[in-house]
Amino acid sequence: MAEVGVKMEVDSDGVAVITFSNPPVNAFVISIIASLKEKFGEAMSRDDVKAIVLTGKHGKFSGGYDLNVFQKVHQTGKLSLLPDVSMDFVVNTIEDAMKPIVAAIEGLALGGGLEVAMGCHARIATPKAQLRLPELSLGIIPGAGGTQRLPRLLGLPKALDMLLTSKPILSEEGKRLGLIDAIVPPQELLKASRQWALDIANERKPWVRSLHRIDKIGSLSEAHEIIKLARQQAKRTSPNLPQHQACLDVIEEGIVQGGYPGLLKEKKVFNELVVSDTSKGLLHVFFAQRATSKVPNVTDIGLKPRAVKKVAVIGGGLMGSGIATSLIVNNIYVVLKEVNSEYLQKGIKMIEANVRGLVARKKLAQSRADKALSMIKGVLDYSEFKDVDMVIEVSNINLSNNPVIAIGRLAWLAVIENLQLKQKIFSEIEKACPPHCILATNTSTIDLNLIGEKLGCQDRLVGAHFFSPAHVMPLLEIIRTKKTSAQVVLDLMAVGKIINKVPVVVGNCTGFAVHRAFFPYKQSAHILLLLGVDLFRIDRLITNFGLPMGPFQLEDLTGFGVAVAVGKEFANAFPDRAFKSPVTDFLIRNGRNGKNNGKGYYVYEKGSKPKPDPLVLPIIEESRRVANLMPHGKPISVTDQEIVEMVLFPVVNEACRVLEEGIVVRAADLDIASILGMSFPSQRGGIIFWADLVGSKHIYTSLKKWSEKYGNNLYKPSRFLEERAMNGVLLSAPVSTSKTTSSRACL
Ligand SMILES: C[C@H](O)CC(=O)SCCNC(=O)CCNC(=O)[C@H](O)C(C)(C)COP(=O)(O)OP(=O)(O)OC[C@H]1O[C@@H](n2cnc3c(N)ncnc32)[C@H](O)[C@@H]1OP(=O)(O)O
Repeated sequence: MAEVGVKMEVDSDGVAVITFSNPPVNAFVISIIASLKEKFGEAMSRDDVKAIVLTGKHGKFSGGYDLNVFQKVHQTGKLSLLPDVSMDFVVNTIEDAMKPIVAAIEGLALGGGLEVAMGCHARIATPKAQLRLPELSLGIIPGAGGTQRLPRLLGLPKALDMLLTSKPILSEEGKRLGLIDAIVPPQELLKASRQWALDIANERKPWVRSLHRIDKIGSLSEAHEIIKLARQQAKRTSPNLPQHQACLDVIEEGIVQGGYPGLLKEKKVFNELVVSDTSKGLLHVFFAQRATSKVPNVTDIGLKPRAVKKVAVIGGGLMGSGIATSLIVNNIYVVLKEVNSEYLQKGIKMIEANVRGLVARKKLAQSRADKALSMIKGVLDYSEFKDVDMVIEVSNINLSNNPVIAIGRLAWLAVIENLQLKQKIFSEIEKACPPHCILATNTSTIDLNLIGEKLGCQDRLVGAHFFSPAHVMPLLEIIRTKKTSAQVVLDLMAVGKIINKVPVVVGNCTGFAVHRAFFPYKQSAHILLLLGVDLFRIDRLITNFGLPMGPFQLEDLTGFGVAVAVGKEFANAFPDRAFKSPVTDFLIRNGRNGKNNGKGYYVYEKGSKPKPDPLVLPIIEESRRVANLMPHGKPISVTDQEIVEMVLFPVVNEACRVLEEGIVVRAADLDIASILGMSFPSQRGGIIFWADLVGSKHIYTSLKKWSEKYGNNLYKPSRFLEERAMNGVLLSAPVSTSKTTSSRACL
């Protein structure tokens, strides 16, 4: 068979096996569906065919609709590019066929793939085949009958769980629940499926049309109650995602009115959601995340990643222990080095606690936890470094006694790092480690070129910027200097993937990609506050926008001491535009340090949610008097939308500089880094994708207006933004290399 296409083979037993192929995942496109219909038509009309088996090639059933076509729909708005599968194919051609059809599922059946299989009269699968309806994670709902058939096959509670969480189940669970009829080894799949199809034809097995089933739905009142509870939960867990409530509406329609009306409503809602901004954002994230693993001159020059089996981590504080945890739970031996046995014991204890936490949250089996803990060795000198493949230096805490602050999912590691100390450590480890060893630093601020100044082998030096807590947060910024070798970058990317991180390769500058782009986030919120806007309103609006918390609650979580230290770093690196707010100093002077001491902008009491603290308001008033930003001493009047824009457009502006300076390989990398590092809402597609949806012209004119009105350089549009806005070019369009510059901060 041609790589892409459909073939049919009829054997003497009277079974036609129809196989479709569209690598890499046998995705459905118009031409495949048309060929499938043609083959089904032929099978129905042939007297020698009694039954049919439908299967996919290359060890996979199907990954669903072709997502590249969705992208074209987003670009053109043309829904006609998508195949019409639901009624015409799944109902008319398959489910209502005059001969039985059995789906033979190997490997995976996802989205439209599983929906087509559910239209068949039985499903036989190989062990551990992945079954999933991931549509909601793409901002849409299933569009080929999944909202109707899954509840009829599994019952409402499990079907809702699968649909609303987009989580897969394996064929074993599918068999237990009734989605799969039998599980057989791959080599027996076709034989068993043929036999099953013949058995249906000969009435030895039931001929089941899923859409007609009602036995698992329960009474109408029970169904209403289950859907009502699911609605409430979805409101809590996915407040900004329209597809969840829409999916429940469609399921309810099918239960109240019947399967066919349910399918009609499903199609209507699917067509509406496919062109929504949420779907555009989430689909962009799907492709952008995969694109991060393609780095020009690293992944396309024929290099192979070398095995990294043993890693030394220098520093067992919060960050070092998190990194060590990530490595050992993924089968990489770790040597943890500390300066004395007290710190070492603390580090090991933290690792044990991390591992226990993973077990408690069911992220790790107990047996794997025991194995992981046997893969760590604590040391006080470099003697064990002689055979390590990589060193990760995380020496901020215990060696230099500087603070490291973890702020949960929105991580900002702020340390006043010690350059001389790091230079000394790297000189020592260069001698102690084998010549192939990768020398990585987890610095969050110091220029890598300075750290490596005294190294003989600067090509082996690389930044491995984890986000705290490192065993939980998915982003790994890999920082390369002009001297870092492609092999070292590739090796670290491979390690990142092994430990379940998303590695994003970036250039060397203060804050690297994520913290650099987001440094104006807090500062612009402070300007608004000093202009007279209520801080709790700002936080509420940013949360409504989709970030897990607003800038002031984030500052509470980071701690004010850290906020001051970070502010200084950026003020030094970008003195032309960094804004120094007096608010944090005033708060510190008033005995407030954020969540650390229970008193920030909010009050923190054990067991209850943070509450806005009215006692902070006089301190804010005092800061406003000192800053004197309010025009004529009166608070400005701004709309909700303008508040969100005044906080986020300066971030877009800085992100433009990150793009212009070539700190990221492509704009989409910054989108992924913003989502995974700063929890920018994924449904908005990341900072640059969102900015392009908003429009660079609007962002540029708004920033220009504010910079003139309020005289603040943080709002002054960057040259890159201005050029793109003036020329109508998307911010995400590639940067021509000739234009890439190096700023003072980036080397
Ligand atoms: C009407 C219907 O309800 C609508 C639908 O069917 S919507 C589509 C639903 N299907 C999906 O969402 C499946 C999405 N895909 C996945 O989850 C994963 O890619 C997978 C589990 C299939 C494979 O994962 P993994 O082995 O880690 O490989 P991964 O890198 O993700 O994918 C391999 C390649 O297949 C491509 N691919 C995966 N699914 C695809 C799809 N549905 N369409 C087009 N390409 C797809 C990826 O883009 C990637 O391409 P690349 O090598 O050029 O980057």
